Amino acid sequence: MASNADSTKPLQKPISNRQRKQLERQAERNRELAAQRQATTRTPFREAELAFLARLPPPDYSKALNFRLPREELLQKNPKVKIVPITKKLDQISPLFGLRSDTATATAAAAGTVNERVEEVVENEWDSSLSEYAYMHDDHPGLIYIPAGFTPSAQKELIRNCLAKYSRHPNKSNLDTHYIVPDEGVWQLHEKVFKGETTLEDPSVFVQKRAKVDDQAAGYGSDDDSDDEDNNNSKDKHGPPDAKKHKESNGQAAPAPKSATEAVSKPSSIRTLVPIIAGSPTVPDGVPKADLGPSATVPILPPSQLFRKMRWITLGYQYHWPSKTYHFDQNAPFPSELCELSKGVVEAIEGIGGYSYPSKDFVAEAGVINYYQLKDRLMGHVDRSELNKTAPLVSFSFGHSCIYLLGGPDRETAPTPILLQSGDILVMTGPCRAAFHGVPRIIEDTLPSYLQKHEQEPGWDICADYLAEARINLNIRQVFPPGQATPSQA
Ligand SMILES: O=C(O)CCC(=O)C(=O)O
Ligand SMILES: [Fe+2]
Repeated sequence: MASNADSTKPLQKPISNRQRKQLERQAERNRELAAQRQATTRTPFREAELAFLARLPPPDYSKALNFRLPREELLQKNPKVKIVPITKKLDQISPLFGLRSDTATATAAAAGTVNERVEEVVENEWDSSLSEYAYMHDDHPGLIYIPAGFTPSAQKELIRNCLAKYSRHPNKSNLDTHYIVPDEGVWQLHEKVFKGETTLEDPSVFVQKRAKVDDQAAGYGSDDDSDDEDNNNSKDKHGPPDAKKHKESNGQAAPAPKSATEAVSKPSSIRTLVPIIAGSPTVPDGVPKADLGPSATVPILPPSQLFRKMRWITLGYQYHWPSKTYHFDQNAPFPSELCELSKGVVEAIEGIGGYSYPSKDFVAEAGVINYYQLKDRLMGHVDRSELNKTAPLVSFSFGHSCIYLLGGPDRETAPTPILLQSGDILVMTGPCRAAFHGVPRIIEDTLPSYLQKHEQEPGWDICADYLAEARINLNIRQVFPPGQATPSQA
């Protein structure tokens, strides 16, 4: 021990300029070697992540597979893509996918927004015929993709639910670790302020933290709170915080690195919980981890900003992120509409792609809703906690588009970047269920205009404001082999 301490002491003898220069050159060479070593050990999956994470220069999104391209162009650019009609049309299975026997006009009417502008917008941005086909890829057996599976009005209904309904107790969210989230829900507090039913002068709209600043056990927070308030501000933890301070605190997650190099030298601190379930090298599989304690340094925020800190909620069997297992004794009622929709997707693709799962056996038992701000990302992982490894995982995307990297059984397989857009349905089944995947990039300026603010639909404004900087992903899994779970439908 002593010798270690001694070695950190400054050199007693002053060094000459020549020696200093030599040492500097040596240090520079060491840095170069370390960088080279790092570059050569990067896996193809990591390379692809870095390419899409980089801000400067911006990534080339045209390299991503876009299933919504006109069929000829799609097949010409991607000869490995296969297209087959789905087994049963979505609107014949459930009206919750939206009515598409209709034209764009009927869709707009269903949304209560019939007027020329909206008709035009819907017609340009949403093509109902796309969802009559399942798209596959030779390199990814078990991937089944249905573009534009939800009509604009059906998307809005689900988005509203993700924001207002599913984000509340008994479903758990990342916020529960650090905040005493009221059963009423953070979104509802935000709505009250938004509608002018109360103001930020009202202390009860500020959700309190679990840990006190002087709590010695605390201070082990989620590291996406790098814009946390300082301790001075936390002193006032029982009253509403200084409004000016909170205007300045933008409530955003830490920015993504500006370049691939920065991404390497400063690994993302965002959404660290997700790589943990994925069995990333930092948390080896099978090593149980303690629960994260509440952090005393998280900020107290107005509800609109606190809701932007929402990263995930879990549905059905609640997930224990540190140990990567489900709490079989914590089974929140699964929203019946999501049971219907996920089973409906399995029915729509039954018999397709060689890894078909009988829809009668499919039961939605667990789900995750991922709430992404524009600069968030989800690093590569495999979802392998479910006991039933053959049931498909059904995933719905809303809001901004993203780059979804779909790899193979390990990080050595170069992934295919897919442009995942609002209303698209992605199913992972067969070998694809065990494939590495991740979301390195949410793409700015890709919110469809039917999800933006429209004068004709003021009730949508609060959701449009949130979506202006967000993407929402809802994914649903069957945890048990058929017949083994306790039913939990709401
Ligand atoms: O956001 C997505 O599309 C993917 C989410 C995901 O992979 C997960 O929650 O495990
Ligand atoms: Fe996943």
